[in-house]
Amino acid sequence: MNLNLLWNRARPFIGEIATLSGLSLLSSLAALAIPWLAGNFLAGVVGDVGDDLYPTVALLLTALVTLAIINIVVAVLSEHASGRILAGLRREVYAHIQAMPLSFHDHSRSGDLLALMTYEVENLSRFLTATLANVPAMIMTAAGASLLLFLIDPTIGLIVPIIVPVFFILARLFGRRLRNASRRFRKAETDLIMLAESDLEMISATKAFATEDSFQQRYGEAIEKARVLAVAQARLAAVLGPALALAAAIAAIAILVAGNGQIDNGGRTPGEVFTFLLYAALLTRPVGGLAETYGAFQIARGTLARLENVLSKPIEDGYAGTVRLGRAQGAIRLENVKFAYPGRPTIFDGLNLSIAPGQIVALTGENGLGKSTLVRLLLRFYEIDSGRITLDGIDISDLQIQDLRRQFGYVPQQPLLFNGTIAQNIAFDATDPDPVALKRAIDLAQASEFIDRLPHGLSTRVGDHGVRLSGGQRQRIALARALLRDPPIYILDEATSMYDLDSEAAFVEACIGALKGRTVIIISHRPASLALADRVLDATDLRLGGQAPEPG
Ligand SMILES: Nc1ncnc2c1ncn2[C@@H]1O[C@H](COP(=O)(O)OP(=O)(O)OP(=O)(O)O)[C@@H](O)[C@H]1O
Repeated sequence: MNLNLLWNRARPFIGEIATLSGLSLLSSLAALAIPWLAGNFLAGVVGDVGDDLYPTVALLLTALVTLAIINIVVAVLSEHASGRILAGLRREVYAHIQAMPLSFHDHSRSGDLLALMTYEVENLSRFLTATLANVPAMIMTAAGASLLLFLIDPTIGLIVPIIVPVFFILARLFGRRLRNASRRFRKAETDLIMLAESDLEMISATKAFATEDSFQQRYGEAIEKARVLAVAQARLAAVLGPALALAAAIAAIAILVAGNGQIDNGGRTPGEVFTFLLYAALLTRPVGGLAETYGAFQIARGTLARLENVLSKPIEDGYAGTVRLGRAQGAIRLENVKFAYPGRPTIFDGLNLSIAPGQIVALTGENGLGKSTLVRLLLRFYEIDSGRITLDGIDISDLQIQDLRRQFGYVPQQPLLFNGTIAQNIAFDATDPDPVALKRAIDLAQASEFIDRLPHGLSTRVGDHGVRLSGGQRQRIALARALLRDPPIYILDEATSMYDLDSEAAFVEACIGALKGRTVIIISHRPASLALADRVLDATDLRLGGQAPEPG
């Protein structure tokens, strides 16, 4: 049940929550004292009782000031508590999403995850703040006002049995509809985020193909859909609270009419009836407020369910791998490996391959044969269906997964750059890399010439996905990133496919020394890169099963 999810995250803050509840209790006591004091005051004013008015006024003012102070403290404290619960939740969701396997990310919508991590979690925060601050006070005020009304006059206490069933009927009636409306609205909002994200990425294609109008129309339709659904949700949420407050107010009026009859026949003083009125009014507010909170809870439940759905999905089990590895020698073996992407045809059906430490192996072959898939399996991005992959004789499924991945300098087909400087993109997570190592990596990747020509050199910002660089320059940055780490194994997946021929030749020349003693897998079709290899494998052979040809 998703309330557990919230409770587990709230538990570390139990002290703050208890303080809040205590203060809420005080605030509701102050609120409950006010009608009684005001009734006495009025009785004094209209001359029901001949007492001195000053003590009552002093008490009334004290209660009002206390109430104001407590409400301010509660509002600030609840913001602190819910903010910290939320920050924890955000960190947890972020870490969990990062630790999920790539197969999860292949099938999830990034817009969905983004929406969950941003505006949905924020809505949840607002709900938490309102709930922590107000619900205990609302319940206590409603219960206290009902009890006091009942004590003053049991007939007036009848307001409670009238309101409670109305509350439940309305809540049931609205709850499910509100939840459905909120689900539809949220999906429309997520679609809007995803569409904006993908349209922004496609902007140059949009301009090149002059499709701005149709993209704007499509986005406009999505906006309209979200707007209509937002109104539908808001309408339901807007009706619930006031409808209940109205029901409670009508009940209060009925009681006042009855009270008025009692004044007429001398059973009640106007001061007492005034107190009734204030208690009845006091009762309508928390009842309406509770109904609104119930509505907000229905919306928050949807977010909680989606959070739970993500947080309950298993992370890659390799993070818990117990076998640790320092620096590997770089011996790789695949034994009878079978693999297919879920729901797709088999790619490897009994693949055997061994690569000795320090060997440079090139993989060639047609598109779609599984060359990139093979290296993704070495990095354990996907789990093999059967067989075994070992590194230095250790089954990679036993290795702590980050220890495994740190052995590789992986340059993927599409260089992945982020919107930062060239230096940050090369260093990646290594803060302040050794300048000598950095220069060496840049020189090897044949990147120094173009970097030197940039206006800010290494501090030049590259734009989203490195959009301000050429394709070949992006590849050089990605290659320098891998070379900086100087790992025992390199995987270069079409890493120089966009290099001009001279630069590629220079890279190959430079690599002969630099890659000595490193195990290297090069996926390439280009003769210059293939010339580096001790051994060239055709991917067609790997798919057949059996032993891939050993070096001659
Ligand atoms: N994440 C994925 N989910 C499902 N199928 C995939 C996934 N990635 C690749 N494939 C499929 O697996 C097959 C092998 O893809 P892979 O990228 O390994 O080929 P490749 O030999 O590297 O091709 P290329 O030379 O074009 O880079 C292709 O048919 C592709 O459609």
